[in-house]
Amino acid sequence: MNDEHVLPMVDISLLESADVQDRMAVARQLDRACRDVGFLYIRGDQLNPQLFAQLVETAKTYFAQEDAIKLRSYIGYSENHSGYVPIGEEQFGSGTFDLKEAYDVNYDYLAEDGRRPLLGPTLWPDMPGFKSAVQAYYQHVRTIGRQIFGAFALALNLEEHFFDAQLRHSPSQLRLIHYPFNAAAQDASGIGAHTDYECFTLLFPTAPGLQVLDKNGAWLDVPIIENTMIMNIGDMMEILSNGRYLATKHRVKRVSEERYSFPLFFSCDYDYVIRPVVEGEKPRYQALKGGEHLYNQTAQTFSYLKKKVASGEVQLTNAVPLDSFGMNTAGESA
Ligand SMILES: O=C(O)CCC(=O)C(=O)O
Ligand SMILES: [Fe+2]
Repeated sequence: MNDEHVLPMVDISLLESADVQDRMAVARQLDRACRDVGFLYIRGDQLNPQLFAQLVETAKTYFAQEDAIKLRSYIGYSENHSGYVPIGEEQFGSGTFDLKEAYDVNYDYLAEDGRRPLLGPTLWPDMPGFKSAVQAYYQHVRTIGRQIFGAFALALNLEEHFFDAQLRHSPSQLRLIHYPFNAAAQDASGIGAHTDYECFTLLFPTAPGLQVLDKNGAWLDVPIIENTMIMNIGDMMEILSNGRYLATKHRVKRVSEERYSFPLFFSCDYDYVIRPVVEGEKPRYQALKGGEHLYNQTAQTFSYLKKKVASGEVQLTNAVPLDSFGMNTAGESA
């Protein structure tokens, strides 16, 4: 742990080294950070700041458009849960909603065979430059995500390419999120406390606002550090690692300035069954099908999907409550 920052900082540059000892050294640091906190900063020579800047400009231009234009690409019209998410669409628990709007992009799967509820052609908005900027960022960060999967394999004493066969068309989602600033808003949360559902998340925010629940149940502000990403463990890596790494709860409180953030949630292939993969340990988690878990959790929060479930158009199998993973710590409502 690096004492200069509130979260550990791991430099992943050497994941591109040809020497496995170098890659192993990064894997050890990653392992340590994920066991201690489950949230960390990532930096590395691989990160291309130009693609990050281009994504911010694209998001600003997109969200500045009128609602009627944005709603033409409403997520409820898509085949694979992609598109524009207006304020109020996502609802947690007792009817509360987050003060944010988003554009969700999924793996743009064009083949006819093998489509799943979260795997199909992405719904793109009719805005010049949007698709190319977003795809360039997606491919870039996806490449970094694959390197990190390799490091997790090493950290868990698996063959380095263990996850490769499960990452062919994974429905890893990129969200472009806009948190508008409203000085008059009382205490509207930007995004309520939750764990992410996938293996891990790489987040790029433009302003502070993110808070992480620490082991004592206190909310920790996560400052922005230039040219770094924030990484966290999700439900599926908690299972794969048999609880060695825990999905850490986080939230965004009412923002004090306009904010954009871009999480890319790394999942494995839709049909891959997620179960503890660590050798020689008694499994502490039940297996679940990755894509099914993602869809089930999504269908419990998006109002267009909730309506489909209520009308019987969509049936969920093996759904678990939203708060099934991560630490159960007192003081969460603080
Ligand atoms: O905007 C952020 O900083 C966090 C977003 C987040 O946690 C999420 O979308 O799951
Ligand atoms: Fe999250």
